[in-house]
Amino acid sequence: MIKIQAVTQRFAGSNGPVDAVRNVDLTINKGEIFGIIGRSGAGKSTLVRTLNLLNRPTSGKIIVDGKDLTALNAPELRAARREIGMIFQHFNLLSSRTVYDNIALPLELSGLSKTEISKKVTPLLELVGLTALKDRYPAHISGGQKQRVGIARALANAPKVLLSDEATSALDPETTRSILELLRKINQELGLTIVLITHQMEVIKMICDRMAVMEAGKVIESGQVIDIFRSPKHPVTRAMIGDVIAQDLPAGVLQRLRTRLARSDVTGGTDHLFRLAFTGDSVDQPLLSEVVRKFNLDFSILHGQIDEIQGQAFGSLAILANGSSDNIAAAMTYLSAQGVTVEELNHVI
Ligand SMILES: Nc1ncnc2c1ncn2[C@@H]1O[C@H](COP(=O)(O)OP(=O)(O)OP(=O)(O)O)[C@@H](O)[C@H]1O
Repeated sequence: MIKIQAVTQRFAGSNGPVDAVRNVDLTINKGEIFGIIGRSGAGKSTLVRTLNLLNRPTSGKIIVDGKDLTALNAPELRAARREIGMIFQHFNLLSSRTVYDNIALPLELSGLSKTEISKKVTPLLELVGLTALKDRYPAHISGGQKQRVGIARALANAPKVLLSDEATSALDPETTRSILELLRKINQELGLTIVLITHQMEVIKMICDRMAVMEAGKVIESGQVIDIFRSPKHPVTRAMIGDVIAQDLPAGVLQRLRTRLARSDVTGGTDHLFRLAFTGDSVDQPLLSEVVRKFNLDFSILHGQIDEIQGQAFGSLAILANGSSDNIAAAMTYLSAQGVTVEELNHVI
């Protein structure tokens, strides 16, 4: 559906040229939700804006539905852009227009009559759950409702692709969840391909099928979300997955842990913080009690969850293991051999 081929985006920065995106190759399949994650400044926004040529790449090709956008003339590009909707972190609604009129705007710009516009806007209002609020102005609706307007407006021209630039970053966790559920529903009901960028692993985990991780303008890792969560390869990816756990630990626990780990450095490191990821059969096995007995260890479970990622059971535990270094190492080797992904996490605390 979308092929990003050797795309580089160079900007003229104040201290010389900046390559915000460096030689990126990615393929995004029809009908999937593809997440691009990276820390601030990694180049995510720049890359996603090349997909509709809001940024024209310095070199490389953007192929959407078989058409190379970089080779189109202005009218062809306008037509191609109608197939690509976009939503933004700060919604970008017009404050002087009602909910209805904001959604109608792209259709007015396409020259449709009032009746034709109404035929399209009415079901969109229904789809995003805003029928009752259609005459309100943006100042009188919540952030989540504003994003629903943004989504309906992006869908007005019945695009094939939806680009989402940090669409949930300004929203609280519960509203984020409801917007992500709406995106999943749209993806399934309309068969829309969605490319979303985010700095939150939680967002990727909740709705993406495949993902790419960016750092310093490059894609450093990409693949199925479940595979990357099971065994992240790049240190940046590992740290970002570790961050999800660190952020979920209550502040008091985190503080005590930091003090304790700092002290154990001095006392020879008998405490080790690990992230254990269980998938498939390992989710159902009593592996933890087995290693505690076998290797004479103490485990404190600090955080844990069993989720489903792409329909597969996935368990993740943060544990503090206490015991002799040799026994801890042997226990972790044993767990790895049973299909558990083991990662030491002391560095993210
Ligand atoms: N128009 C521009 N001119 C010059 N430099 C730019 C421009 N746009 C982005 N950059 C630089 O390119 C790099 C990547 O920025 P980008 O906004 O794509 O990152 P990001 O991963 O989306 O980060 P964030 O989540 O903070 O927006 C940064 O160093 C940024 O300063």
